[in-house]
Amino acid sequence: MKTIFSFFILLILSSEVQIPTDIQDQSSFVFIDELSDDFVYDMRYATENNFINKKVYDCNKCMIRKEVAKALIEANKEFMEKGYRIKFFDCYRPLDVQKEMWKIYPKPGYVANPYNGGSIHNRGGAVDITLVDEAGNELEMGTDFDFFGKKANHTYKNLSDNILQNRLLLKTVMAKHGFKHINTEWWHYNFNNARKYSISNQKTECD
Ligand SMILES: C[C@@H](N)C(=O)N[C@H](C)C(=O)O
Ligand SMILES: [Zn+2]
Repeated sequence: MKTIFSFFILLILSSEVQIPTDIQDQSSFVFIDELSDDFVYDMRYATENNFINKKVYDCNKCMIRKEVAKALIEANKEFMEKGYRIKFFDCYRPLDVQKEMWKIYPKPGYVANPYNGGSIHNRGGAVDITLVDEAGNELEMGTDFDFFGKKANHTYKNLSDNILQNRLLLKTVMAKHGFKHINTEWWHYNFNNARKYSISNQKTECD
């Protein structure tokens, strides 16, 4: 009798401490600067220097899923061994911001459709990045961030050897650490299997 009673008590206690999966999922976001000091930032959507010409983020920090942050830290270590660092243009992006972008530029490949699966940014699993050298200067990549045209495509080869090498370096090291490129944008990287994360619309608030 005593054993059955203990069993039920244990059952009640264990069900009480179970955290719902949607809350677990939302709590797996981190600010990457709390895990590493080694990144550089130009969070364009926290400024007016972006293709919507509007500041749409309150916070200029990179918020991302913890698993993705860890992979980025490892990738950055490898870049640092070569004398470079990752510079962030964008990380997690709320769904409402994706809708605003889509209103202005509804071209999948350059802006993901928020009404059809959304962007991996909305799930906290994608980053827009470039590389900087030890003096903080951006490596030449052939176009500015968010240049929506063929020249930003990985398959566009009418560029100097230096630019092609820089894009290849970014792509190769990112791939080694679990990130997939998309052809249309040299700066955009999706973490493997990041569709498993749910879409989020929370605002990123700095302290
Ligand atoms: C808007 C641009 N920076 C970008 O991230 N585009 C991809 C395709 C996206 O919206 O997921
Ligand atoms: Zn992107």
